[in-house]
Amino acid sequence: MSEANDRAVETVDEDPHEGGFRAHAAITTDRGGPRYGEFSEQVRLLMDNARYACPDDELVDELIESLKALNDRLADSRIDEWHSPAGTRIDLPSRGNITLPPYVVTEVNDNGVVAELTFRDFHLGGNNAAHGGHVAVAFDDVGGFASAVAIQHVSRTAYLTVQYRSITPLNTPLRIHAWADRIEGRKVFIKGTLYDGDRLCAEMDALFIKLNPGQA
Ligand SMILES: CCCCCCCCCCCCCC(=O)SCCNC(=O)CCNC(=O)[C@H](O)C(C)(C)COP(=O)(O)OP(=O)(O)OC[C@H]1O[C@@H](n2cnc3c(N)ncnc32)[C@H](O)[C@@H]1OP(=O)(O)O
Repeated sequence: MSEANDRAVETVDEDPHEGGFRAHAAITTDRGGPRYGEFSEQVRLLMDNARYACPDDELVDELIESLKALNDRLADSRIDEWHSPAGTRIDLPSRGNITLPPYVVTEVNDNGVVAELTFRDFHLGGNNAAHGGHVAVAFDDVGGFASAVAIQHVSRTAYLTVQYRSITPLNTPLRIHAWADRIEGRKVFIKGTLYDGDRLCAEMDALFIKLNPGQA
């Protein structure tokens, strides 16, 4: 870790943490500036290319130096999770969070949350198909979103099971849907589906628990 990375542990705390995902964390469309989406896309492209690259020794040396310089520049602008654009930019795919498979929400209503989601090269599991763990990540986030919509509050995943019904392709727009099947007290039972056209790729069955005030 560089000096800049060490400095990044400092946090901004004018917004005291009351537990959970900090329900009042500011969502934004301008943090990181108008080109933040392009920046995220370049990061994803970097991961895509890294996943498939077979660089020779000379190129590896060159890339390490370039990436070190880039990381030093980036680390200088690190901030705490509540104020970083990644995860709060609601105008960008997956709220600007580059660790999630990019998805764009197309419907939010009483039937839950529907989004168009595309697994990228860097989500490769094998033989041009998405890694099952990434499918679960997608369900967890869209499922958490559907839970938030259903109870208008933050919740955490207690369990999440995925039935992998058929291969999930990369670089193909898929339809992901998550909805609250039933709510019992703090328990929000979420179901979900992932389709490639008419073909069912995977199904989710999950339980989210509404967090109590102050609960982490
Ligand atoms: C426009 C912008 C929109 C933004 C949208 C943002 C979306 C973001 C989306 C991000 C999404 C990302 C989301 C993530 O990735 S969240 C990260 C992954 N999840 C975790 O780390 C959670 C870890 N676990 C815990 O913190 C606790 O165990 C929780 C909070 C889950 C419950 O501990 P708590 O002490 O609070 O509750 P309780 O133990 O009294 O249980 C309460 C009830 O629940 C029942 N129970 C509990 N566990 C299980 C189980 N495993 N199976 C079956 N039942 C279970 C239990 O029997 C009881 O039932 P009953 O006796 O009352 O009947």
